[in-house]
Parts: sequence; C-alpha cells; structure tokens
Amino acid sequence: MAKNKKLNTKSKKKIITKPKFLADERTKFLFGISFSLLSIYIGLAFVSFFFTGGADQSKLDMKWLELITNSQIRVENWTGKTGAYISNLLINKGFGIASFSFLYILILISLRFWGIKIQSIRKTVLYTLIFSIWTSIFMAFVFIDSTNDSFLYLGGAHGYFMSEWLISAIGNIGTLFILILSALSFITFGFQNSTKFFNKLFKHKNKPEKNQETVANDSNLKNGSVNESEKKEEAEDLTAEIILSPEPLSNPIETLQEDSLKGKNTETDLELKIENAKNKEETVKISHEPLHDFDPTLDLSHYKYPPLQLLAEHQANNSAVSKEELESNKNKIVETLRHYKIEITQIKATIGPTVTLYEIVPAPGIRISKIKNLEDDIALNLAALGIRIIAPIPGKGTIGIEVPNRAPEIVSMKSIIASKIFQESKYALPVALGRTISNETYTLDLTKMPHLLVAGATGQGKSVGLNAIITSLLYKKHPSQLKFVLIDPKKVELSIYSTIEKHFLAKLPDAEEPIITDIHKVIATLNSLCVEMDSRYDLLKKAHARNLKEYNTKFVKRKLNPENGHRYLPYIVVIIDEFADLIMTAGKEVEAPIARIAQLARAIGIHMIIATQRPSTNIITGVIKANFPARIAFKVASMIDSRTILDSPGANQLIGRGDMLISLGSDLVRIQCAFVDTPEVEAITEFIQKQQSYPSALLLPEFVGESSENTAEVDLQKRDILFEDAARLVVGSQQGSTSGIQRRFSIGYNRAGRIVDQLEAAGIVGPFEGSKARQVLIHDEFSLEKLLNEIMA
Ligand SMILES: Nc1ncnc2c1ncn2[C@@H]1O[C@H](COP(=O)(O)OP(=O)(O)OP(=O)(O)O)[C@@H](O)[C@H]1O
Repeated sequence: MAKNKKLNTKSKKKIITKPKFLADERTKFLFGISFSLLSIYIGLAFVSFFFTGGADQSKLDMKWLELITNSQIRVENWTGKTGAYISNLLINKGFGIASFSFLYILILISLRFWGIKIQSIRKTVLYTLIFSIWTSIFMAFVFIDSTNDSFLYLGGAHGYFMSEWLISAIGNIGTLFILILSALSFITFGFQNSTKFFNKLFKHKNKPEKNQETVANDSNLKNGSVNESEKKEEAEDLTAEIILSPEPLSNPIETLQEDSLKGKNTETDLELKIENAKNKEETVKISHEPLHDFDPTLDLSHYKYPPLQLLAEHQANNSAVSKEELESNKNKIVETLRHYKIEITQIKATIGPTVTLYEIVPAPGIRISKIKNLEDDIALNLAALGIRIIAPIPGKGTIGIEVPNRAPEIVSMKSIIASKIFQESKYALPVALGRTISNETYTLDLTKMPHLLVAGATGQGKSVGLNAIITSLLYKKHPSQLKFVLIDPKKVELSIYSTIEKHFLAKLPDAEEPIITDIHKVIATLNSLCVEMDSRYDLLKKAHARNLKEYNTKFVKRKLNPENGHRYLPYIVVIIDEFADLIMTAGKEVEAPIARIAQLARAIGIHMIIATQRPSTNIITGVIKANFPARIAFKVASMIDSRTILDSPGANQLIGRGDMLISLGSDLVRIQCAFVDTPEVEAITEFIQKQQSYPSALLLPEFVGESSENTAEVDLQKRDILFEDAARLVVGSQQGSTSGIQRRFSIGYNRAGRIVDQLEAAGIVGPFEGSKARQVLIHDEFSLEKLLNEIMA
C-alpha cells in the first residue's frame, strides 16, 4: 500500500514538475543569460566576501536602502555594496559557507533555460535547504570558538543560534548524535542506492557488486538458490527502483506485477511473484495500475507535423457557376425531356466543384429506363461532355443528371486538409480525397478499405490523386506510426518522396534506393512484406490481439514485453504506381504476393494502393479485383475500361483533371480530387527531411529467393531454345543476372528466370545470392563449348 501511495505521489509530482512556462525561445534565452550572470555575480560576491568581508563589516550592518543610497560609503567587495550586502546576509547572518549551495540552484535554473536538465529543481531546492540547515549547524558546532577572532561565521547566525540551543539542551554529545542521525536519515531517504551501499559496506564486503539493472534477470532469482539475506537485499533494490526512478522502467511486466503485490510485504512472497511474472509475461490480462504509457513518438519527440502554409490555395478565377448557366442548363434538360414526352414535376440543382447535379422528379408513370437512355441526347443538347445520369439516385427516389460546370473549380489540398472533418477525424489512416458533388470534404479510412485500386487513362489525375493520399497521411501521422513502401517502375512519379526515406519509408536491408524501381527488388520487397505479414501475425497471436490496433494498444500500455520480440508496429502503406508494368514483366511473381498481402494484411496493418493507366482485364485480373473491393477510377477511354475497374460504366463519362468515381462495394460516389502540385509536395518533404530522423528507413525482413531450391527439379533435357545463347551471353559478359538475359533477348521475367535456373543446373552460374548477382562459374568460351557439347550429347 505504502509503495503504491508513493508511486501515486510520484506520478502526481511528475505532472506538476513539468510546467509549460516560457515556451518562447527568446524569453528562455534572455532568462538563461540573466540567471547565468546572476550566478556569476553572487559567486564572485561570496568569494570576495572571504577577503573583504572584514573590511566591509562595519558598513554592512546598515539597512540596505541606506547603504545603497549613500554614495559616500564605499566597500571593498568586488561586486560592490549589493554583493557585499547579499554575502553578509546569506553567509554571516544566514547559513555560513553552506550558502554556497544556493549558487547551485541558480546554476541549475540557468541551465534549465539553456535547455539542459540535470535534475529536478523542486527536489534540488528541498535538498539544498536541508543540506544548508544541517551544514550551518554542523559548522557552527565544530567551529564554535572561531567567531571570537574572525569576522566570518562559518555556520552563519542560524547555525550558531541552533547549535548553542542544542548544546544547552542535550549537551555536546547529544548534539553530535543528532547531527550524525540527521545526516544518515537524509542520505538514506534522499539517495536511492544508499541502503544498498550501506548493506554492502557493513554486511557483504566480499560479495561482488551486482548491477542493479540486472537484478530482476539474475538467474539466482529464478532457481531460488540464494540465501534469505540476498533475496531481501535484491527485493529492496527493486522496490527502491520502482518508487524513485522517474524514468519508465526497463521491464514493464515486472513492475506491473510489482504493483499487484499490494499489501504483501514478506520478501519471500515478493521474490516468488516476480519469478511468476517472468514465466507468465505473455498473459496479457494485467490490469493493474499502469506505468506511464509507452509513447512511440518519443523516438522523434521534436517531430513537427507539416504546417498548412506549405500548401497553396489554387484559387481558380471565375469558377463560380452563374445563375444564367444554371437556368440555361435547366431549360435544356426540361426541353429535351419534354421532346420525348417526359414530364417532370420538380427540378433541383446542387452545385459541385466540377459538376452540377440536377435532380429531377419525373411525373408518375414515367419509366426510369427511358430517361437513362437519353444520356446522349441530353449531352448533345447541352453541348457538354461528361454528362452522367444516375437513375435513380440510391436512397432518394429522384433521378440525377450530372452536368459539368463551364469553369470547373480546383479543389485545393489546402482547403481539404484544413477542413474540420479531416482535422477532427479519428481514423487510423485518414485519407482526404477531395470534395463530393455537394461540396462536402470526402475522407476515408484506409484501414477500412483495406486496399485501394486506382485506375485512369494517362493525364487524368492519377498521380495527383496518389500525391493527395500520401500528403493527407503525412499531415496526420508521425514517422513512428506509418511507413510507406513506394514502388515506381516508371521511376518518376514517386521519386519526390525519396528525401523522407529515414522518416517515413520502409525498404529491404540491401536496397540502395528508397523508391523501388527494379523488378527484382519489387518481387523481393513484396515477398519480404509477406514475411513481415507472417511475423506480425505471430506477434498478434502471442499477444491475443485481433488486429494491429489492439496489439499496439497493448504494447503502448506496456502489457507486451519487448524482450519477447514484441515491438510497436507501424502501419505500412504499399503504393505501386504503374502496376501494369509489373504485371507485364513479372506476371504471377508479383500477382501472387500482392494477392496474398491483399487477402491477409488487413488485420496486421499493411495496406496497398495500386495504380494503373491500363485498366484491362489482363492487368486487373480476377484475383486482383477480388481482393481490392475499394476502387477509384479517373477518366478512362472506354466503357469497357470503366466496367473493368468499377464493374459499371461511368468512368468513361468523367471530365478528367481529377474528376473521379470511387466505388466502395455497391456505392459509387463522384468526387473532385483535391489538387496538390509538385512544388507543394516538395515543400512538405523538405520540411520533414530537415527534421531529426531515424538512422535509416524501416528495414523490412530479408527475403531469400527460392529459385536455388528449384534447381533440383530443373530438367536439362527440356532446355529453353535460348539456353545456349544465354549461356554464351553470361560467360561472355561474366554476369549472371536474370534481368540482363531478359533485356538482351526481350523476354519476360519468368522465362529469363527459368533460363537462369537451367544455367545453374548446368553449372554455368552459381546459386541465387539475394540481392547480389549470381557468380559465373565458367570463365572462358572453350570450357563453355565443352560443357555445352556434353549437355547436348
Ligand atoms: N485534382 C485535380 N484538379 C485539377 N487539375 C488536376 C487534378 N488532377 C490532375 N489535374 C491536371 O491534370 C494534369 C495531369 O495529372 P496527373 O499527372 O495526375 O495525370 P496522370 O493520370 O498521373 O498521368 P500519367 O499517368 O501520365 O502520369 C495535372 O498536371 C493537372 O494539370
């Protein structure tokens, strides 16, 4: 109980001792200077007092004001009358030479203003006061006679008064005992290791010193072979650490268990409980008083989120839709419908950033399909592209006709990021996409998607869309909470993010480039993500957590022991720009890991966004579609493309420049994507890059390719027709890389890989060595020809 109480007061104290005063750097600087100069001034005054105090003494009995105002009076002290007065007040009239300890407080305060924290000021003031009182009495007691022949009172007036009073009350011996006892009490309670020190000094002089931090891990503690006094001593050490250490303890499990020992104070109990804690640390039901929560952001505690000013307004001129435009569109719609004998009872317009939605209520008895078929006629009459008819609008019972505005508005990323809905969103991975047709900010939680497929013909806003997604995540997430894996075979779009590698990116340990462009590296990275996925699943299982959020909550609450492999798991967002290029070169080799991650990674916080220009069925395969329920389509060339992405037409009728449809299961929402320009993204990455970072990108687990294991199955009788040529190429260039063969013969990655496997089986190249090129085992053409002849025979 007492222990707990202490812990409580401790944590309360900690809260109070962190005042948020003087946040302004300039004020801190000025205060820092002032206190430093004051410390030097008082220090000089004190030192000078020893030499000049005698000469000045007669003048120092005056009142301060009198002394200061009378310019006739001069003192010897180096710091003038004020310094002399203060020294006399504190040393002679106060605590004697113990007054020097007050200087320590001044130095500590000035250091604090300089940003250096040595120890708590509150604690130091208390200890200094106790120390000064004690020392002044002690000095006065020891040097009681020196007052007769010196101006200097080593114990100060306070010390002399107190020691004389004590001597008269309990005599010299009694006073000495009181002084010794009070000194010991101060040391015992004031310094956490003092009991240990005394015990060692008096009882166990021969026992080797034990490192305090390793006490809990000591194997003696486990096997119970220690004697009682050792146990007691170590239990005391542990207790002392729990009560006094203001820092988070290194092993949270033990401390939590320690909390649970309320009221049990026999040492044997304590030992046994701690031992149990070791065995049971995977049991995550601990619900005792928590330690301070683990804060993953503390690694980069000074990290500042990008400010809004880095984004631009992009205010388009004359973008407002005029009343005339609305009226004229309305009239044309009504006329066209009337022409086909379709009467409407009501029409309403909702002005969006790029399109205006005209909602009509047809007269009773009109068939909806009739209106739907008039799409082209209405478009013709309005002389506008990109008209889309939604018949009926789900959940509304009306028919919608979307008509593009003459001057579309640019939705700036700034307005979206600044929106209340985004700022206040509590999503785990908040993505701000743009504005809906009714001008509402559209945000989504990537963890709920859980993956996103983005398609659109070239130049329609796909890259801007990806940038908008990445930017919104950068505005909301700390580097400790989120890592991106950026795959960009085109090598242009995502390279802008390479500067924030050490803050926000994850890559293979041997990868030189932060943005993955090489097909081999892509395959290795995707497979490595599968390994990471499996290891995360294991961790979640061990922790009895259902998903990453639950797992991280447990970790933050210090219910999972890092010594057992537990770690804070950041979200990983994998972005693949130009997915088509990957599928075309590596086919199944990329499709398989992507499908695997897509199927399983939701719970463990790996989310994928794949983008493609070519939304054809050989790229967006059934496997990919089945695993990517959330899809975004920018304008595409044909209705077939639209169907491939969204399973419905519509994307072919979009007007481009960020006009998009998002499909989440059954819903189809039209959105004007937020616009973020390259200079803005550069400003954001530069802002992040300038800040303190991790030493490297997050390193994904190493992935060792499987190809070497397959060589046993390679049948050299069924050689590829390019086998011989490839063998000559490899020996001629002395380079055994799959990509070299792929390029030279313009063949797919799979086929090149198979040829390399055959070359390995024939003994021409060595086994797969991860990122390094394979070794070439045949060094000259003569040996090669000999070998080839043997194989052909
Ligand atoms: N949300 C938007 N708002 C306004 N204009 C946009 C928007 N998105 C794109 N644009 C305009 O369209 C141009 C092309 O966009 P973007 O580079 O994103 O196309 P893309 O689909 O990625 O093309 P590619 O596939 O060839 O890289 C931009 O330079 C910009 O002028």
